[in-house]
Amino acid sequence: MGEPFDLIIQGGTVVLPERVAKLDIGIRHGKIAEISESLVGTVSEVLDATDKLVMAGLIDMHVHLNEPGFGHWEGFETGSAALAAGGCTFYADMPLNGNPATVSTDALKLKAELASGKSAVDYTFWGGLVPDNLDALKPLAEAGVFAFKAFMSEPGGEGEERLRRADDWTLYQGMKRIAAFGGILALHAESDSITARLAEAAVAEGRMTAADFAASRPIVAETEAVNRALYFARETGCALHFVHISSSQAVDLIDAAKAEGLDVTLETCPHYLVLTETDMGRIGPAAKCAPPLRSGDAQEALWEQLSNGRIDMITSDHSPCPESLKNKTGQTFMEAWGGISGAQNTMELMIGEGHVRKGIPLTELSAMLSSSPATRFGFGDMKGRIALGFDADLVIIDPSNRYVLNREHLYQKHKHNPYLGREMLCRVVRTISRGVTVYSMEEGLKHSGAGQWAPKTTKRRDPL
Ligand SMILES: NC(=O)NC(NC(N)=O)C(=O)[O-]
Ligand SMILES: [Zn+2]
Ligand SMILES: [Zn+2]
Repeated sequence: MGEPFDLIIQGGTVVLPERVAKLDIGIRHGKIAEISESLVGTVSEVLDATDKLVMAGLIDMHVHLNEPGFGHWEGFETGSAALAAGGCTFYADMPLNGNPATVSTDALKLKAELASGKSAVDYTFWGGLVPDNLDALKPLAEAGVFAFKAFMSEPGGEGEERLRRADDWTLYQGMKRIAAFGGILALHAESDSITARLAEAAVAEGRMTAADFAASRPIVAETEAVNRALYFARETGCALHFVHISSSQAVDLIDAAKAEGLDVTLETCPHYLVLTETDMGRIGPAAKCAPPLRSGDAQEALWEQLSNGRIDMITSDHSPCPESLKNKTGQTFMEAWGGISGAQNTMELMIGEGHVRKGIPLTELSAMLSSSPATRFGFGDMKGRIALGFDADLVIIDPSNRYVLNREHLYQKHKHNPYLGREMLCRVVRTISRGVTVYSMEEGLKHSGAGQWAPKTTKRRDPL
């Protein structure tokens, strides 16, 4: 008889990287110790997962938890609680909208101190590329930032030390520097020139509705910015990652660049796949984000790209704010804060709409939700898949539990969200972080604060 297990998850439908099968998973010291059709052995706890899906926990590489400075918008404790309740076991915090933004090692240190002991699950930090911090990039990478992010359009936000837009010079020089130490630069790719001029004209003419907002950030603003960034990547050899891609046209450009041999990846978000421009008008500012939600046809084209394997990963882009910034009396759609507070909904939306409704294989969805982001960003030896020796970071989903989302379900600080009132087609019933249950549907959040800043385990050039 071998060493006892701490936990056996029994009889679940387990989503492995290559196949889905009814299996038992044995967990020991926070790691996946055995996977087999029928596990026997001494064990402290057995969890019955019959008729449930057992998947690698969501790896959400795009969330804004806003500390330091804007903890009243969202913080590590509440933000990570929402993530955990949605099946996420590892996340990457963006360099904005905290104040200071994560653009220096001092700011990183401050952020890390604030996160320590507060997060329900493991995490890591993005650094920012801004006009005046070229010399800080390498020190940031050495201090543990796993990759960098720059905005090609105005990020908005408040505070003197908020993140600033990167002009072309900064992008070009930043990519040279980042390429030199083998880093990755992520881009919010929308043309500032196009979006700023269109927004200015709309405001001047009093065109302030959701449809006007969408028209002020057209797909061409995205494709132009993607093209320009790819051009600099060719010149500099810098690896790129495009965040929240909203259009099939942008996916095509990035796909062509991959075929050409550029080291580039992209993500999209559930909101571009399950909500449209029309929903944005119906729901109001809770559904406002940049790039904006698109037409039904554009959305279908994005699903098509996803089915064809052209979407590398899915992220929430949880970009929270107090409700007052969404629905202040007299405030127009155009003036409301842009950002969707979807931290908790990624897994249920993608499994529900992608698998239950559209029949996309669970192995493919799991790659986009977990293994690809882990691999791309250097965590792929430890996280993101159900395999021997990996962290026991797991989510258990009940595919027959449909429910209507309401405010009481949400763990985030401010309970607004474009999915309230929507029927979810499956439900996260348990989230396990390094072998310990951090959330269960019956008991809610447990063991808050045990999440750790996880180090990279591989170099970034691992192929997806
Ligand atoms: N300042 C932000 O948080 N912006 C975010 N907001 C969105 N996507 O609407 C983002 O990621 O660009
Ligand atoms: Zn963005
Ligand atoms: Zn974002």
